[in-house]
Parts: sequence; C-alpha cells; structure tokens
Amino acid sequence: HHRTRTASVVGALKNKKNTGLTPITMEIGVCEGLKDDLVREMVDDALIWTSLHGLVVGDKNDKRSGEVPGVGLVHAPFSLLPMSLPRTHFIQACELSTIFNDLVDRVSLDGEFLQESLSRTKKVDPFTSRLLDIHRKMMESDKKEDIRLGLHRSDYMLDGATNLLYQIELNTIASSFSGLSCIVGELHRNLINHYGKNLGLDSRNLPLNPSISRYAEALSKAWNEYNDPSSVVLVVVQPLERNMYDQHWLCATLREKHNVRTIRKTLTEIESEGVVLPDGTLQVCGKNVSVVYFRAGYSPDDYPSEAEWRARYLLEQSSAVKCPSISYHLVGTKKIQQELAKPNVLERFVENKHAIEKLRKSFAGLWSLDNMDTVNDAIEKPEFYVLKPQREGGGNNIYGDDVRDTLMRLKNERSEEISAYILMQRIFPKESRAYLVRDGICRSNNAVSELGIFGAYLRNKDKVIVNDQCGYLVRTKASSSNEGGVASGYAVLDSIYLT
Ligand SMILES: N[C@H](CCC(=O)N[C@@H](CS)C(=O)NCCC(=O)O)C(=O)O
Ligand SMILES: [Mg+2]
Repeated sequence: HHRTRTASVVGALKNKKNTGLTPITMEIGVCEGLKDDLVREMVDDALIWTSLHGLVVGDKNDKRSGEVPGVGLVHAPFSLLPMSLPRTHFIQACELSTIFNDLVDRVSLDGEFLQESLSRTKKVDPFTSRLLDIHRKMMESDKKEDIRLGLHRSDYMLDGATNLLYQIELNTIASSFSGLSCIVGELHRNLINHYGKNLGLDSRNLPLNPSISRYAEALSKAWNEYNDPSSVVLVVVQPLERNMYDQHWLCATLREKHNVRTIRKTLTEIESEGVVLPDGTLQVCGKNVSVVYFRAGYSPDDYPSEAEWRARYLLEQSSAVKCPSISYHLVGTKKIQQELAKPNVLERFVENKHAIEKLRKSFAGLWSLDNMDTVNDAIEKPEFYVLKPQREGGGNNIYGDDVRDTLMRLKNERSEEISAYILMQRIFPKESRAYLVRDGICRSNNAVSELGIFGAYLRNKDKVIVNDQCGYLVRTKASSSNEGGVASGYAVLDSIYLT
C-alpha cells in the first residue's frame, strides 16, 4: 500500500482516522454498480443542481448545440467532490497572479524581444508567422495601445515528488471557464452543506471563487476607460461553440450588473460587417466597439481563409481595447514561456527581486530544441518530457514515445521545424481517487488535477486600474490520460477544498 498523500478530499476521507464518521467506501469502478447509496444519492442531487444552476455545455450529440442557445444542453462534466489543496499552495498561486499580470504587460511592450524570440519559429510555423506579421505592422505604424486589458489564466500542477507548484502554461487569450468554474464551487458547497456530516467535511474550507464577477468587472472597467457610452463589447467567437454558456455567464453579468451590452461575431462576420473609421473607431453592424474580447483567434482553425486574417488585422488597427492585443497574444506563446525561463531574462522586465524569485520558483524545466543534451535526454527518457508546438486550445502537446519519435525525426531530417517546438519537464501530480461525472454517468478513477488562477490586468497609459487575481479553475482528469482539456473531453471541472 504505497504511501501517497492524497490530493483529493475523497482520498483523504479514505485515510481519515475513523472519527466515528463513516467515510465513503472507495471502490475503483463505475458508480452505476455502486454499493454505496450515499454516492448515488449525491450524484443524482448534483445532476439536478447543475441543471438548475446553468452548469451546462452544448451536447456534442445534438448538431445544433453549438449554434442555437438553449438547444441540446447537457451538464458540464464535473467531479463529485472537490480536490484537496494545501492552503499554502493556493496562496502561492494567487500571489503569482498579479506578478504574471505585470510581467505580461512589460514583455508586451518589448516588440523586438517578441519578434527576435519568435524569429526562428516564424520560419517554420505559418500560423505564428501570421500573428508576427500583424505585430510587425503595428510596430512599423508605431501603433500605441494606451488602454490594455489582459484576462489571463495561469495553470499549475503540484508535483507529487517535490510537493512544489509548477506553472504548466500562461494563457493570455480565450482563457476559458471563468463562467463555469465558480459554479462548480457552489455545487460542492451545496453538496457538502447537505452531506458534510457523512463526509466529515466542512464547507467553510471551500474558498469563494469570484471568477465571473471579477472578469466581468474588468471588462466593464475597460469599457468605461474607452469612454463611449454608446459602445458595446465585441466577443469574437467560433462559428460553433459548445462552451457558449461559459461565455454567456460573462456577457449576462456584464449586462445585468454593469449595464454593458455585448455582441457575438465570428472573424468571418467581422470581416464583412466591420469597419474602422478614420479616427480609429471600430464599428460592427453600425455599433461602436470599445472592447474586443477574443474567445476565438488562437488556433489556425479559426482562420480558414484570408478573410479571417483581414478581420484580425482590422481589429488590431482599431482604437478598441483588444483583449488580448496581438502583443499580449504573442507573450502567451510557449516559445516566450521558454525564453522567459532562460537566465537573466526576467531581470530585463521585472525590477523586484522577490517577484523574480517567486516567478523562477514556479518555472518547470523549459528548453528550446537547440539544447542537444536535453534533446538526447528526451530521446532516451521521453516519459519525463512534454514536446509542445506553438498551439493553443488543447490536444496539441506530444507525450511519451511520440516525444522520442518526433525528436528523432526532426534530428535525422535536420529539420528547421525543430524551432517550432519547446521541450518542457513533465510534472507528475499526486494521484488520488475521484468520482468523475460525465453525461449523467459517474465513474470512480485515479485522477490528477490542474489548478488555473484567473488574473485581470487593466491599464490606461501610466495608470494601472486593475491588477487582480480573479478566482480559480480546477480541472481533474483520469491519471491515465495525457491531455487535460475539458472541452476536448478528457478532464472534468472541479473545485478546491483547502487543507
Ligand atoms: N471554446 C473556446 C475554447 C478556448 C480555449 O481553448 N481556451 C484555452 C486557452 S487558449 C483554454 O482555456 N483551454 C482550457 C479549456 C479546456 O480545458 O477545455 C472558449 O471556451 O472560448
Ligand atoms: Mg493554453
């Protein structure tokens, strides 16, 4: 019976000294055949609660679910109980949020650093190359972004061997789940309030999650800074979006709480309906746009033709507040993540020594493929590495034997393509038992979790108006699966139980 400190409440229960409470019997298997009525009762309550509280996504079995709101909904996949996280690590992750917000803004202003760091990627990665072209045009026209809004999510894993928190990546575009993640926490609060005694859990250990309210507040403050009361927030979306309710939670909060209107358009629609007036004002369907909030545009699939690139360029040229600007978008690439981890690079952007120390402490091993020693080590021991292209949106990273095969191919072909990738140390979080509920079915698995901290940064010239951590996201997946995306169907939404 290996000694592992469990990272899930359910696991913790199993190890709990018997306090006279009957912890849940833990069986690996599927909930349908559960001996334990308590879990089945909780699952039913949870399925009802999620449906009544908008913890929903479009159902991939319904072809209209990504297009017509209210059609083909299914509960968002969720973990029945929260994962336990030491308070110290949660505080560490929250403290890093404002430091990363500052770092993104500072790096975004160094156009040459971005162009230089990505210059070799540009040669072999057409998508990143197009982003750099737009960025270069902004530099050449000396385009200034006085008002800057970043809605980021910095993702971490807690390494099982060292009990250290490592950043997996920093998302600076289309950071998902600020809408749904706080609702999962309320689901767990509800379940623990009702079943806490049986579980030996206290709902006061569930941290409040202000993800919707703070993200919406940052968007409304950016709308305010632009100072055009007739203007709207433009949400750039994909033609089919099954995660639309996560987005609608933000838009509905903007309208109900801040009286700010939003419009949803695809890049294709923007190309045909958008114009930039001589004074720089962006107009779409005749409405002035103050803020462009991207929930698309981060993947080559979002640019099926030149029309979508023209749309991206049009948005960038306008005086609207882009979230993110092309610079903020580029700062969030994996190549920049790897460059910032090189010695003496953070010192170029951050003065505060303590801040630099905290950042460095959160960096896992990150290497370009110029380091032949590392490449050879990864060929020998591929299971300790993740090979990452410059892609967002999940499902693009390379694991296990594919790391070796890909590196061997790139090496033997002496291919320039090698500069499109970075190597990252693979982090192994502690496994623990969790009940994962998807499509109404509950399965008990050994699982691992990834913690995302939402951050918002709003600046107007020299005035920093918002620099805040905005709550959190937890995604939990069966430890057997490499990929961790919720939208891609591997992970479920989870929350935190502080221990
Ligand atoms: N459909 C788009 C999805 C946007 C998207 O993929 N965002 C990336 C960061 S770039 C991300 O946050 N991935 C974690 C979400 C997961 O685990 O599935 C949306 O929701 O607007
Ligand atoms: Mg990402």
